[in-house]
Amino acid sequence: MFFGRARLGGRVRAAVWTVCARQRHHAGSLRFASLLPERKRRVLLYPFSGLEAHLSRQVDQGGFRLFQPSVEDLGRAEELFTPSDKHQIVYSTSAVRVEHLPTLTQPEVCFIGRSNVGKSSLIRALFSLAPEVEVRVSKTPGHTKKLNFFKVGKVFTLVDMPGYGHRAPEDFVDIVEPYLQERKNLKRTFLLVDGGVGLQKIDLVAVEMCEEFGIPYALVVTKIDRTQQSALLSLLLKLSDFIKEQTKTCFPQPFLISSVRYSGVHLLRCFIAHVTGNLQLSSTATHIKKLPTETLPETDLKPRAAG
Ligand SMILES: Nc1nc2c(ncn2[C@@H]2O[C@H](COP(=O)(O)OP(=O)(O)OP(=O)(O)O)[C@@H](O)[C@H]2O)c(=O)[nH]1
Ligand SMILES: [Mg+2]
Repeated sequence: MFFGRARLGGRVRAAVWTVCARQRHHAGSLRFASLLPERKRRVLLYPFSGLEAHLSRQVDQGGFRLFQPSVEDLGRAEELFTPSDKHQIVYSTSAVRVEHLPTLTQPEVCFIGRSNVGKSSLIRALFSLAPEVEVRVSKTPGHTKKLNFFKVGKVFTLVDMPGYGHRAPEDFVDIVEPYLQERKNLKRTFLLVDGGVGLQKIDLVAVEMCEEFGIPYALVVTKIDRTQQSALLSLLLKLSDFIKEQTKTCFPQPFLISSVRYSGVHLLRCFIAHVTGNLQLSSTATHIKKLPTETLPETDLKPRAAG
């Protein structure tokens, strides 16, 4: 049916691959977003805006817009996620034991969560502008077995982690706990929660661990393309209350993500660029009130003009 794949000449095949790679590249870019109608674009870039109309006015919505950079800021962050000869985005190394952890000085962020929650898919979506970087994802839980380090030029590193829970690697605790507790250049941990099921008991163990270590972390709700808006809204409200009442070092605003549709991916790129000290925001709505100052990069502390 596919005009006999075996009969495609090498050149034709190469052209097809290039077009496919470009399309993937395109779908996660701001340029692609700019082609969408206004409302769709807004929801893609700022997923909370798709939910806010359903929220009662009595609910304080400020907490969901703490980090709401301008489109220009999103563009500046996108540049960091766009490879060039001088700014290469590459898989760097993997580690299964503490002694294999690479010594890197550039700021780092990592992604933790239950197996199958979508950690690798999220990293792949963040890197959609660098389609040659291979990040493996799978339907089978427990696919990622090592800590995988991806370098973004000389500016920061993203670390994909094995999942906890079902089919977690045996030595998970031996490497993940010391990594989170001792990694000096770790600027933020993203704890992913499946939008369809919300916080599970095992996620609470992970939250407790982050709190005990006093590390700055943020919750990311994944697979929002599969979750009904009403369910998503109620999860968001629950998470917001949970963060307020039960955490100290969690960023107050949960991020909403669909890695297949790229919703929220631009925003997360911008947050990563910001927390790793690579982007001074020109916009106004970023205040990080509740984290203890010692856990924050300097850029988070600078007061910004209201507007
Ligand atoms: N619909 C939808 N599916 C997703 C999304 N993110 C991930 N998935 C699917 O969820 C499954 C697991 O994704 P992975 O990214 O491999 O999950 P992981 O957290 O890295 O899993 P482990 O490496 O096993 O811990 C795959 O089938 C993905 O296609 C999303 O945003 N939307
Ligand atoms: Mg994985």
